[in-house]
Amino acid sequence: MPPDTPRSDAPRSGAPRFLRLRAVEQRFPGLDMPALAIAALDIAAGEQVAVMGPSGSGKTTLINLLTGLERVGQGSLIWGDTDLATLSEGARDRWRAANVGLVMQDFHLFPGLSALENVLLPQRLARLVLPAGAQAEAGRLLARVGIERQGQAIETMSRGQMQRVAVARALAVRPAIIVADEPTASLDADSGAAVAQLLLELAGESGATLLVATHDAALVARLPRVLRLESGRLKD
Ligand SMILES: Nc1ncnc2c1ncn2[C@@H]1O[C@H](COP(=O)(O)OP(=O)(O)OP(=O)(O)O)[C@@H](O)[C@H]1O
Repeated sequence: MPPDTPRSDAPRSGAPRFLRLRAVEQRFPGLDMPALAIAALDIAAGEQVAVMGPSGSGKTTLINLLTGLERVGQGSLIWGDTDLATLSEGARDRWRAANVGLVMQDFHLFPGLSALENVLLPQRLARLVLPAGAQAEAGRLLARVGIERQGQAIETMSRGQMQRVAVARALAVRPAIIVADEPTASLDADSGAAVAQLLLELAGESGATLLVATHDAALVARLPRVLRLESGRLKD
């Protein structure tokens, strides 16, 4: 087979199979200690990992580095063959758009748009023309997360429905990495359990690597690996 022939088992989006983080240190002005200091962390493709820790322990800082939202201050953070520490902000944005599905505590949906348009919005912003099949795929994903009225304005939906739309949006580009920051924190117990179930199922079905920062004990109990942060350091 010629070296550049696509293989059926090739990862999607050109794609990270593996996270390798070495000697990462993140400092902020006014803090004596680094907000994050991780000597080594490896995550295999397809792993499902919880990130826990008390307030101020560095969870958001870690997520911001892992998703390229912030530049790595010191050390290396390599997804597949991409070292985020070496990329410009624009290159990190492009890498994130192609590789990461994000689910945030407060949804980050756009009022005035329908559920379907919210799922399609990142792709509309990334390209002038939607890729063929994007609309059908968005509709399929919304049905999969249990959203039937796909033309409904997002601001009229319940919080549980909004988070399910956000999960569908995160999955729409078939990301190799799904990162969720407190995805169940602003939901009631039943909606939270439904969103947790969908995240785990959909990540499992697509083979994506899933990282979830959460205080939700029920969600943590369902994730095979748990990272515990304390004062910016990983505990064994
Ligand atoms: N931009 C910043 N400038 C200065 N200090 C910061 C900045 N961002 C984070 N910090 C500090 O870094 C430490 C880690 O913060 P981080 O937000 O990562 O914690 P966290 O575990 O996500 O907390 P929480 O659960 O409360 O969201 C805290 O001491 C915080 O005050």
